Amino acid sequence: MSNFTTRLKAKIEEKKSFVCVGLDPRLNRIPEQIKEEIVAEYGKTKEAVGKIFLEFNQGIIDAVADYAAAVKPQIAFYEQYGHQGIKAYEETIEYAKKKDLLVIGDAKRNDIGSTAKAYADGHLGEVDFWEEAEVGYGADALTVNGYLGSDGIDPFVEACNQQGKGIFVLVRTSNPSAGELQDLEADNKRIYEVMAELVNDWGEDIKDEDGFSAVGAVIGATYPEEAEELREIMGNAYFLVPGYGAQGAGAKEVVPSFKDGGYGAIVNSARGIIFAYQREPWKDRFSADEYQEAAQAAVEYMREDINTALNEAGKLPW
Ligand SMILES: O=C(O)c1cc(=O)[nH]c(=O)n1[C@@H]1O[C@H](COP(=O)(O)O)[C@@H](O)[C@H]1O
Repeated sequence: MSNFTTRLKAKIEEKKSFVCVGLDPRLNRIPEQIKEEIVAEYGKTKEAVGKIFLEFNQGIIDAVADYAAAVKPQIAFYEQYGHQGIKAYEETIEYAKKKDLLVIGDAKRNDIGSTAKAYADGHLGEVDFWEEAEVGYGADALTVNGYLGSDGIDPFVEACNQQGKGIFVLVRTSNPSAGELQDLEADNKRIYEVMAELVNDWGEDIKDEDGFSAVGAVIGATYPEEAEELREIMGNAYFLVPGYGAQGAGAKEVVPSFKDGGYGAIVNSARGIIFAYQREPWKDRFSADEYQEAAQAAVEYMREDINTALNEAGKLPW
């Protein structure tokens, strides 16, 4: 199987899009017409929630597939509903792959090495199945927490190597409190800079033909100055950049995460796209029945917004 970054770049080129759509369903924001039909059949049960999530996600995937390179389901929204939610997570990944999208599983996993291996096998690789091995969730890439150090990361890097997968290590997160720990200094370096250097080390032996490593970094769009500095430190890492849209960042803020020749970053937005029908400026144009059209308008806008900003910065690769 080809490298994850080779596939990601090809997908970005094919769709002319650096957009990743976050599939983070919330029951109280899903259009009533989807819920009513399913509740009529399954009642107000967790089974119904799983089916509602899947149907909503399929609608979103159909609407955005031509305009996005990847989707990123965040597992927290699913696992809170137990196995019925997890089933929806699994089936969402399957459907997105069928629709030719790359899937970044957002689970921010890690643990001691031996346990991390179970996470890596389950999310990216193959799980022990008597004499056989069976593919787990089957995501193309996974978000991981690097806080446990190298032995916790090794199993994920192994999965990248053997299965052509990718990981995105949390380096500079998008949230308001990110700096509480990440800005602390050790040996005259900030913690996020130390993490960036570890990302380089972990990805050293797993690069594609353009030098991009399968070990990428999560860099919040809400911290463009840090992104610029981190782009310098991690010349070979792909950045997963959340924070566009609902968290307040715009296209200008994501530009520093890209390399000069373009590429090197993929930008995520969840609420701004999947719930566009409830948000400015789309909510006056689209009803709840038209949530797919609203998502499509929002993703098309985001794609153009980022491409325009990259073009102005001389970083659009086509
Ligand atoms: O790893 C992530 O994806 C992530 C890291 C980070 O620093 N900030 C961040 O917002 N995320 C995720 O990105 C998504 C952002 O969603 P919206 O704010 O709705 O666009 C959520 O799934 C978050 O869990």
